Amino acid sequence: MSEPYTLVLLRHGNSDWNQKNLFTGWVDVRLSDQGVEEAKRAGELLADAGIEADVLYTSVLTRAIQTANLALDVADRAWIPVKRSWRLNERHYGALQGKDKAQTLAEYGQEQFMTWRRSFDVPPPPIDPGDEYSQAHDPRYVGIDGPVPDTECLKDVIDRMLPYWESDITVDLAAGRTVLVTAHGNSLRALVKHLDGISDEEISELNIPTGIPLVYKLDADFRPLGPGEYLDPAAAAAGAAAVAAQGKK
Ligand SMILES: O=C(O)[C@@H](CO)OP(=O)(O)O
Repeated sequence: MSEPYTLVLLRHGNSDWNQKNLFTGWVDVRLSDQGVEEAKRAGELLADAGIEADVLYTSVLTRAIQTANLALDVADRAWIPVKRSWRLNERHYGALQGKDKAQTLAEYGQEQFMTWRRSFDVPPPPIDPGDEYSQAHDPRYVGIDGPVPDTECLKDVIDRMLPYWESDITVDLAAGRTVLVTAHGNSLRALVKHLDGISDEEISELNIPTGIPLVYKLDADFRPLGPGEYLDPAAAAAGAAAVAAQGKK
């Protein structure tokens, strides 16, 4: 099959720490009950749209893996090949991992809070390797090609995610496979920034809702033929607004 190629991006469903309003990053939390339902609904949306994923890419974080498994099971595609990479992980949130978003906002103020959350190139302070929420000693990262991050800004995420997009994901697309990428709010913001050519400033305004497939049609150069389309646009708009408002409640 030739182009247009089909790429589906899916942010994991609501997690236990999304529900508790905690900065998560690389901490390996699971889906909440709500997130499980969102993941199943994502599978229904894919099936209803007649989108049949041929290959799955996920991060190495459980909430993305659970989401993909639940969605593909509902869509009767649980059997497709899977490739996982730390390069699709959420942005490492440094010393903010495990911190309450509302408390952080109250303590540091709106400007600093939003700089840490949404600036393009200012990372939060690094996490101490001995911190209970550090990944310095997590066995899943032994042998990765590079140091385990102790913090990341969005620019850092792009720098580690894009080489994988180019070396692996686009190869499956070029072979005519419909690719499902199940990942995270900020790793998907990084990919959408690249696909849509969003500026470093404007990307701060973009939020990705949990659990709603976002479908792109791409040309032979892997450029979008039009805007990405959420399979449930009304729920996507509400979900993105809820992400934007995090910390304010
Ligand atoms: O905590 C996180 O890891 C992310 C995603 O849940 O949060 P934010 O939207 O604040 O970048």
